[in-house]
Amino acid sequence: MKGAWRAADIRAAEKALMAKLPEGTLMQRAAAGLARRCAGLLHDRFGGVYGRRVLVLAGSGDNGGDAMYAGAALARRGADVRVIRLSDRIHGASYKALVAAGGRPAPAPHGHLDLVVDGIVGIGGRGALRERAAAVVAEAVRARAEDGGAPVVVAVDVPSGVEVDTGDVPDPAAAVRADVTVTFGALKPAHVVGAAAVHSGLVDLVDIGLAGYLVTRPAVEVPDHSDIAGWWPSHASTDDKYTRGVVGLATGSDGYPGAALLSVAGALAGPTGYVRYAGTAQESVRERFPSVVTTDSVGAAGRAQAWVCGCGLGTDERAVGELRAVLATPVPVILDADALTLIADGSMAQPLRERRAATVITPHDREFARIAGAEPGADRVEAALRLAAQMNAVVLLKGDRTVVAAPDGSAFANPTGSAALATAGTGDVLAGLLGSLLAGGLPAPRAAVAAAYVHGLAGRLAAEKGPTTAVDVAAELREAVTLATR
Ligand SMILES: NC(=O)C1=CN([C@@H]2O[C@H](COP(=O)(O)OP(=O)(O)OC[C@H]3O[C@@H](n4cnc5c(N)ncnc54)[C@H](OP(=O)(O)O)[C@@H]3O)[C@@H](O)[C@H]2O)[C@@H](O)CC1
Ligand SMILES: [K+]
Repeated sequence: MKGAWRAADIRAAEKALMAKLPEGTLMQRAAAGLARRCAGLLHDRFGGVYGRRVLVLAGSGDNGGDAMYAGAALARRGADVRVIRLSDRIHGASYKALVAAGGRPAPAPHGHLDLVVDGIVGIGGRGALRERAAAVVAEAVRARAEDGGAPVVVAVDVPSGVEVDTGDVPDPAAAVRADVTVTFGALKPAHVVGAAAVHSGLVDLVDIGLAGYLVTRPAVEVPDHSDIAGWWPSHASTDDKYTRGVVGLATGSDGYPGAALLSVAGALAGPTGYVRYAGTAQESVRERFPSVVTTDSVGAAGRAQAWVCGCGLGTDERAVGELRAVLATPVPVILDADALTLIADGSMAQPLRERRAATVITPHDREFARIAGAEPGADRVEAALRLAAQMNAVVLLKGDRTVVAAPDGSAFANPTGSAALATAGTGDVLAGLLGSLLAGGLPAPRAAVAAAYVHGLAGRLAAEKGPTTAVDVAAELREAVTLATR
C-alpha cells in the first residue's frame, strides 16, 4: 500500500528533514532525480540526450527551481535547453546554473521540441493556472498536437493547474497533461484521485529521504498487487462450499434480468464457492449458471454470509420488501443501484441504523447526490469519508479512480481504473464480486478495495480486445483475479 499526503503534511516533513541537512540539499536531491528521469526518457525515445531540444517552463517557486536545475544537468549533457520564465520573480540560483550550463531564455514555445519540463507550480499551486501560465500551457498543447504528439511532457512534482490535495482540475484546458510526473518524497492525492490522476500520466517517485518524517496518516492510500494477493481469501483443502462462504444476490427484475446475470457472473469469479440467487430472474440465472441455487425471494433463500442488493432490482413494492429483508440479515450487505435510490428518501434510516454487520454502498456521482444531497464535488475523498461517517457504511464512490472510504477515516484510491468501465452493467459485475469477497470473510473496506482493483484490471483486459461491454468485463474477471493474486 502506498500513501499519498497533502501539501501541508509534505511541508511539515520537509521542514523536519531540512533541519538536519545543509541548505538546498533537498532541492538538489529532487533535481538530480528529475534530471535522471528526463535523461532516461530522452534516451528511451530518441537514443540519447545530446542535441535534444528541451523546454523548461519555470514558475516563481521552488518547483521552477527543480526544473531549472534539471535543465542545467541536461544542458551539461549536450541538450539544447530553453527556459520560459513565467514570473518576474523566479528561483535565481537555478536560473544562473541553467544559463551557465548553456541554457537560454525563450519568450514562448517555438519550433520542434523533444521534451517539455513543467516547473510552473508544484505543491504551492492554488486554483486554476493564472493567465500567463495558462496561455503558455495552451500554446504548448497546440504546438504538441501539430507536431504529431512530440514532445514528451514531464511534470515536476505535480502537473501544473491541478489541485494537489484533492485531485480536482478546475480548468482542464489550462492544466498540464503529463506523460510522466516525477514527484518527490511521497505521492500526493492529485497523483491518485480525480481528473488530476489522469493528468499526471505515469507517476515516478524520487526518494529524497522524506519517508521517515511523514508522521501523519496519509490522506488516501493506494493498493498494489501484493495487497490484493495478501488479502484474497485462500482455500484450505478442507474447505467445502459452505465454509468458503455463501453469497446471496437480491438483484434483477422482470424489467432488468440482465443485471441479475451480471451480478451472478461477478460473484462466481470471487473466492466463494456458493452463490444463491433470490429474485424474479431465477429462470435465466439457472439456465446460464446451473451451479447457482435460486429462489424467488430473500425470505425463501437459505443463509448467506453476505448479501448484494439492488442491481436492476427496480423500486416497486416488491423491491422495497426485498431490501428490507436484506437489511434485516445479520451479515454484511452491499447496496447498489436501485437499493441506493430506495434508501435516498430516508425511509430505510432505521433498519440501516440497526444493522450491526457491515454495510457497503457503491454509488456513482448521481447516486451519491441522491443520498448525500449533493454530488461529491472537488474533493472526492473528503466527500466519500463524510458520507461513510454519516452512514456508518463503507462507501465505494465510482469513478475513473474509484475511491473507497471507511467510517474509521481510512480512504483508498483504486489505481487500476479504466474509462472502459464507464458502460452499463459493469457496476452489477462489481457488486457481485464484492459480495463474494465479503462472504469470503474480508473486512468490508478491504473487500471493496480488492473488488475495485480486480474489476479495474478486468476492464483494462477487456478494453485491450476492443469496445467493451459489461459481459466482456465479467469474462475477464478470472484472468484479472489470477493476475492480481499471484
Ligand atoms: N516539499 C519538499 O519536500 C520539496 C519541494 N521541492 C519543490 O518545491 C516545490 C514547492 O515549492 P514552493 O513552495 O516554492 O511552491 P511552488 O509550487 O513552486 O509554487 C508556488 C508559486 O506559484 C505561484 N502560484 C500559485 N498558484 C498559482 C497558479 N494557479 N498559477 C500561477 N502561479 C501560481 C505562487 O506565486 P505567488 O502567489 O506568490 O505570486 C507561488 O510563488 C515542490 O512542488 C517541489 O517541486 C523540492 O525542491 C525539494 C523537496
Ligand atoms: K509542475
